Amino acid sequence: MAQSVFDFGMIGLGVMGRNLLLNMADHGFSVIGFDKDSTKTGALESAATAGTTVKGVAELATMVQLLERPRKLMMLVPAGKPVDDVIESLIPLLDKGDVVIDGGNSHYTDTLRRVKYLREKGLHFMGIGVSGGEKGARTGPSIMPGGDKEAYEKVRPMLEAVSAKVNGTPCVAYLGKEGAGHYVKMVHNGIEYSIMQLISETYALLKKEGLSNEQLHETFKKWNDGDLQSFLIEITADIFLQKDDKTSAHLVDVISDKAGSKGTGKWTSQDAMELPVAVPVIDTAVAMRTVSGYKDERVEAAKIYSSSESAPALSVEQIHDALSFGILLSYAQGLAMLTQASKELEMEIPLPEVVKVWRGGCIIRSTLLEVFTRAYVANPTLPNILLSEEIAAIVKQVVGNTRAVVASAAQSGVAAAGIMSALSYFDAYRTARMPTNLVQAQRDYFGAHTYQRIDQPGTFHTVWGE
Ligand SMILES: NC(=O)C1=CN([C@@H]2O[C@H](COP(=O)(O)OP(=O)(O)OC[C@H]3O[C@@H](n4cnc5c(N)ncnc54)[C@H](OP(=O)(O)O)[C@@H]3O)[C@@H](O)[C@H]2O)C=CC1
Ligand SMILES: O=C(CO)[C@H](O)[C@H](O)COP(=O)(O)O
Repeated sequence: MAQSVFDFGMIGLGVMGRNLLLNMADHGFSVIGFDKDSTKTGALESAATAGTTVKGVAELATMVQLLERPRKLMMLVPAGKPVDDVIESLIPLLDKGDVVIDGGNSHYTDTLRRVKYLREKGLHFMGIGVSGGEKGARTGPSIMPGGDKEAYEKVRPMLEAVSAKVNGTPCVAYLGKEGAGHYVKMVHNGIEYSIMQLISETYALLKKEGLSNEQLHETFKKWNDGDLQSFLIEITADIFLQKDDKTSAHLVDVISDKAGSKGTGKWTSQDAMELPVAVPVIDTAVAMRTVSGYKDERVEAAKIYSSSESAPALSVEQIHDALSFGILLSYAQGLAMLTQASKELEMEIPLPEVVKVWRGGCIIRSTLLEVFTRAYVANPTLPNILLSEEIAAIVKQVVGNTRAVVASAAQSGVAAAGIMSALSYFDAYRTARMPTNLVQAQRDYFGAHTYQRIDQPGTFHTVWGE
């Protein structure tokens, strides 16, 4: 249907842009999309739900002309140079007061730069994290907006309409200043990497106990009906049943073990080091994807170090508990990072809102988010969710079996670096006096770096060994 003005414009009609735009149309907004690939603009209208107002155009200027003022438009193009290219092509076409949104996985420092650049030109720029993949974008993603509050109010009705809902509450909320939206999305992805790594370790441990793909499906399905209920556990259960249409084998068994990545997990680790804040389970997940790429070396090393170490058998329940523990620690580290970053980078990220927004639509949605929501409602400045009584009660229930799993994995030579890292972090975090007094002594010994004492204030240096 032809119409003179459209409510919202989308640049980039790939997996996310196309689906989010069609979702907007399904909610009664008139939408228009542009992509540099004309086959995608052509396909947009035919993919729309009957009766909705959707238009695809082959020229960016045409799209901009057809938008209601102040214009509201989003780009969902690959992060990096494509975002800058789109911004440069938009600037001469826009008017002061228009709202430009980057909904992709951009690095938050790029977003900070762009906010400043476009503010100088009288344009509102927002970095918004969107999670949920293809299906989530089409039916209800989790949306993490940050930056210009005035601009947020202009697009808020639209974002609330298209987002996932949990008990009627939209999974979108203003999450802080400047680059906060992309920061929260980056940490979301760090947690996503971490949970995926832990699930893959669990898969290795269950396989070692002899579970078939059908039994793995049943196990994850059962877990998803219990306290581990979450999107990633749910899709993992499905994956074990999927057959390969080329060989009729289980598809998971014919997929290469080299895992790819687009960088957001690495950014989380890098930024955590900068702050600094400790997120070792996320670091481990990033490192394990890198190790997965050493295929040829691993094949060689497997020949050199092949062994048949044995360890006591593990029960499915023990492995379940180790996964629960690891997942809790992944959220604990990611949320502690957001808490710290919010202060250090002055982003004013509301943690209670973050966990509410993550309850639905996103890749890391899980029933645990309800528990975290209660923890932050009780104490919005909680530095680490491990200090919440309700969470401590869960941790105490599963840590014993986690120790058994770590011991068995170490004895039998199954790589379970994520679970091991979670346990070591936990043991350090719950240690009132760590052995790092020795590190201080060593630093002072070789570098005169000084140290503090436990019995009196001040800074000290010793001429060691004399
Ligand atoms: N896929 C996912 O599950 C998720 C992705 N994201 C993020 O969303 C963003 C988009 O991802 P996704 O939709 O998967 O990517 P796709 O590659 O599927 O789509 C991107 C689209 O943008 C087009 N494009 C690139 N440059 C321009 C330009 N200058 N002008 C107009 N169109 C352009 C591309 O065209 P062409 O192909 O011709 O280059 C392509 O059609 C990324 O930042 C991604 O990290 C976020 C959450 C989930
Ligand atoms: O943002 C996402 C989900 O939340 C994307 O799917 C993301 O690109 C996945 O990251 P990677 O490709 O590095 O595994």
